[in-house]
Amino acid sequence: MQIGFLEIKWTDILDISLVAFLLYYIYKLVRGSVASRVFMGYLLIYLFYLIVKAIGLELLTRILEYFMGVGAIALIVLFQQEIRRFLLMVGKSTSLTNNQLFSNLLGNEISNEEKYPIKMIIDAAKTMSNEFTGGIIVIQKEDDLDKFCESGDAIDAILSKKIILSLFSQYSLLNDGAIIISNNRIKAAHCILPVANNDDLPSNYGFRHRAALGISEATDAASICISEENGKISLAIDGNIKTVSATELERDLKGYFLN
Ligand SMILES: Nc1ncnc2c1ncn2[C@@H]1O[C@H](COP(=O)(O)OP(=O)(O)OP(=O)(O)O)[C@@H](O)[C@H]1O
Repeated sequence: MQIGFLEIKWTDILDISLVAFLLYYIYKLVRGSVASRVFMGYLLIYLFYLIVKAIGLELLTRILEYFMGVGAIALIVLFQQEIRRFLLMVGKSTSLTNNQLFSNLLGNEISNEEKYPIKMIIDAAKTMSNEFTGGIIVIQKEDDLDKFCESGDAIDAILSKKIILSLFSQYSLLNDGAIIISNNRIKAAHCILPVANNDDLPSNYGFRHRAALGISEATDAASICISEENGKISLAIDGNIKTVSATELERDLKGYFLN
């Protein structure tokens, strides 16, 4: 295709579309975090570098080239969580074990409804919310959460609403921290989660909410946070946390685990 003096091949269109797609996903991953400002800063320096290079300021071009070379390594360190989430997202969409056909072939016949007893968890969260009982319920998806289970006390009990409520009751010795649910079992309680250091969170989000967000940033687990202060339920998935009603909680959890 010829537009004026420009000759455009189909590979150019593919190239531009893929870069736009990639930039969109990078934006989605870093949106709202401190990393987004770092990303914008780096992008601006890169644009400045292109201008300086086009004008022909050699010394400044060299300095900026050197700065960006070192900056690229610094970016990998700064963006390690975002890079991890991006790779996870790519891995998730191509994961053979997520495919029903392969799951059956591998003899893994447990259905998602059995693996993720969402209704029971929502019932427990609703009761906790009504009684202003604070807590974090982490639901494991694909990622290994052993490291976080080990920070607490091993339970390994069949999941039930009563056990969740007992663990978070004010008389329980394990009511501090999070419980971790995996494969229809409560794996551990009293667990310490990584705390998110996102600047843009609402002021009423304290450490409990930051811990719920932190685990969703570090892994693909979903975490439900029930506020002791106001009884509100928040849900953190893929590094985003929001306050939800019971209906929204059910819709989002089903969408994330059952579809
Ligand atoms: N890193 C962590 N991992 C797991 N749980 C944590 C962590 N940090 C704090 N918590 C839990 O959060 C509780 C403190 O909650 P805090 O009041 O600071 O948070 P909040 O988000 O304001 O919650 P709430 O709305 O319930 O008051 C602690 O008692 C503990 O149970």
